[in-house]
Parts: sequence; C-alpha cells; structure tokens
Amino acid sequence: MAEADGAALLRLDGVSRVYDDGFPVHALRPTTLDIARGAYVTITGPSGSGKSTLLNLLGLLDTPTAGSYRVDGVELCGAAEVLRNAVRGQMFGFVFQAFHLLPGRTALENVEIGMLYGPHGRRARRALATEAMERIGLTHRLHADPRTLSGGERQRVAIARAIAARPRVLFCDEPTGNLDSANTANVLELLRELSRAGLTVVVVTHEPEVAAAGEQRLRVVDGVVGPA
Ligand SMILES: Nc1ncnc2c1ncn2[C@@H]1O[C@H](COP(=O)(O)OP(=O)(O)OP(=O)(O)O)[C@@H](O)[C@H]1O
Repeated sequence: MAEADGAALLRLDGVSRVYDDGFPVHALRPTTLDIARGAYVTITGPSGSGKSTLLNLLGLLDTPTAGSYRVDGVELCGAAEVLRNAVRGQMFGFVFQAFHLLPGRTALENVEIGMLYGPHGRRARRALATEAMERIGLTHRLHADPRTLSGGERQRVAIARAIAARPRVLFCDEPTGNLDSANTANVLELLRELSRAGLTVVVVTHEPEVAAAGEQRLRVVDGVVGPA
C-alpha cells in the first residue's frame, strides 16, 4: 500500500457514530484525529463514554455514521467491505481484555491460528508464530497449553497472535483489565518495546499507569475526544 508522504497513518475527519435502537445514542461525536506512524496512543474516559466505539471504528470493526477515515491515505468510509477486510487483515492486530486463547492447543498453535485466514502457508505461519513467541519472550513455553500459563503469559501469547503477521497497528482494548500489577507491568513493557520497534500502538484503558505510558494521550467524555 502506498505511503502517503508526511500524512498520518490513521486519519479521522469528522467521524461520528450514532447507534439507533429506537432512539439515537451519540456514542461518538464528530471527531477529527491524526495518529502518526509509530505513535503510542492511549485512550481513557468514563464507562460508556465511547472509547470502544472509537477503537472499533479505528480498527475497521465498525462503520461510522458519517465522516472520512483514511488509513495510509486510502479512504475507507463507504469503501467496499472487501477493501476494509483486506486493510484490517493486513495492517491491524487486535488484543482484548479476555485473552480468547483456545484450550487444548499449544501457545504456538494459538498464535498460528490467528493467521489461518491470511495469505501465509503452513510453514510460513509456523515461522512467523515462532518469531512472535520469541518477541514476547516465551520461547520456553511454545508447547504449553494456555491453561497452564499465568494471566500475564496468556496476554503475551494473545499479543504474539496479534503481531505475528506483522501488522502496522496494534489495537488493544483493556489489555491489562484481567491482570495483577506485576503482569500489567510486564505487558506494558512489551507494548513499549513493540512501540519502540516501530509498531503503532493504540490502547483503550481504565488504568492510569497504562494510560500514562502513552505518548499521545486521549480522553473521551460523552463521545467527545480530547487530550487527556
Ligand atoms: N451496539 C450498540 N447499540 C446501542 N448502543 C451502544 C452500542 N454499543 C455501545 N453503545 C452505547 O454507546 C455508548 C458508548 O459505548 P462504548 O462501549 O464505546 O463506551 P466505553 O467508553 O468503551 O465504555 P466502557 O469503558 O464501559 O467499556 C454507550 O452509551 C453505550 O451504551
């Protein structure tokens, strides 16, 4: 995909989201926001303020009601689903609060499964998954069942699954929500390392220490996005 010189990697322009279940809920007010390549963005705000809505729109998991959203200069609002799927699949990785690892499969297999519908063959998937497990520092647990891993280790495997296919952006929704403080610190350090290595990282969080790690800190209140 073409690099738009000097432009933001992710650019929202007047993007809003209104849910309509009989009456309108303005989950995200018209938002204009640039996220540069390699940025480390954290998003905080009260419960129900629109954080997940913003993350889902940025991650192409949801479609805006209005506005323009460009990824690497390519307009994706109103774009064909096949293009949105391709951009999401090739450029984005996702990590959620619940780790969503399959029990009865090894950690390595769980990382490979994330690439099952991508362009990589079996061997390439294994190589990429092994490399991702190295990056998260769990080569000694490649063949462990996730049930035998600590919460922090499980989340690192989920991060390995999200980064294995070498996405450009990693979106995390409450990635430390299920972790104690030691494991939170561990996951934070990993996100920082990935960011330093050039990955664009966008994290929604309730936790002040996780929010503080961001270089571009945003706060959402009543669907309005501003600086934290
Ligand atoms: N599918 C939906 N249908 C209708 N309303 C929705 C839907 N999803 C979210 N909302 C509403 O949109 C608003 C923003 O929700 P959102 O999940 O983005 O908030 P949040 O800041 O992520 O909250 P939390 O911190 O509790 O996860 C809330 O009022 C919520 O009830």
